[in-house]
Amino acid sequence: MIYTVTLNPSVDYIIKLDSLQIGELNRSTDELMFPGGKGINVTRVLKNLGVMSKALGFIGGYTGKFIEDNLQKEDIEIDFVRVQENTRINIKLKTDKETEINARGPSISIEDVQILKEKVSKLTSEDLLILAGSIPATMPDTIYEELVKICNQTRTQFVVDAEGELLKKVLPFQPFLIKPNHHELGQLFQTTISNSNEVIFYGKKLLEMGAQNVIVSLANKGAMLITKDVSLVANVPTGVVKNSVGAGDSMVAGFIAKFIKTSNLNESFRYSVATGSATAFSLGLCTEEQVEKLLMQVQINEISM
Ligand SMILES: Nc1ncnc2c1ncn2[C@@H]1O[C@H](COP(=O)(O)OP(=O)(O)OP(=O)(O)O)[C@@H](O)[C@H]1O
Ligand SMILES: O=P(O)(O)OC[C@@]1(O)O[C@H](CO)[C@@H](O)[C@@H]1O
Repeated sequence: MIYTVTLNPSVDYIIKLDSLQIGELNRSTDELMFPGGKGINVTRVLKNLGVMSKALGFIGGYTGKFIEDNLQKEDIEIDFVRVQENTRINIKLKTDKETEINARGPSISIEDVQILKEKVSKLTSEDLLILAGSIPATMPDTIYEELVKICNQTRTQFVVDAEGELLKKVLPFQPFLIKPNHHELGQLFQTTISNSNEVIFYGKKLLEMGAQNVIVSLANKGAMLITKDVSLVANVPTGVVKNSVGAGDSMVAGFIAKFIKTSNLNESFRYSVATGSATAFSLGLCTEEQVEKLLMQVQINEISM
């Protein structure tokens, strides 16, 4: 079974505006609300691609209820730990640009963390755990490390999509896949990534640090996959971007959905890019049909170095 962990889920409140005047009263032209948080997005896209997963993490209050209700309506299995405070609301402003305000998230008690750890400790080598997103501000940045230590003990493979120290700390435990975007990759090494040679150079450093496979997403410039055997680059299909929130999470879901069926890294990477772009070209998250339509446009090339 695939499990996703979202330690800091969100209600994503998408607000469309003709323009944003800072310091003025702005009136929206449209609003939408989605259950969000990176792990939850991965679960929802997996479901759209015909792969069941169970969503774990912390949720609370009426915002948490909104997420639970929506996931249940989509027939998604959930096993969240209920916390006292409300799940956060993240604001996504759509003008000619995308501006995001992500909230800090609720307080999580030591008891809540313990309950989650017990759930994770029941996984086995037959399972895959996907840890994705930020953690609530009150949590220690060792939490992912603590969870993947449990995975190592139970021989559960895991995937991590997180930033900075959260990501760095899990590398010695050999994640099957990590997916930084190029900004996050640069931040990890206090540098700015400006070309594919640099992506490969720093991607290989992440392999040396313990990752088994590294996808670096490059937004409208595509993505790269770096493994110990090969470095691949993918273009993006053409289309109109409607909402790129969740595009990175969709890549993770697309990769895993294909890999569990084929064990083929190349094909899984191609599918991953098509899935990311299909979400970028949708208002919410993509459907399988949208992914299949874009797949032919994604070309994979090997880079020899
Ligand atoms: N403008 C775009 N045109 C086509 N595809 C896009 C565009 N932006 C994103 N994508 C697709 O989505 C993938 C992930 O994008 P990006 O690098 O922005 O990830 P991210 O920063 O993790 O995203 P997010 O945090 O918003 O989920 C890209 O590799 C690409 O496949
Ligand atoms: O604050 P985090 O956890 O880094 O990111 C949270 C978030 O921006 O990521 C998802 C898109 O990837 C959204 O659903 C959600 O609002």
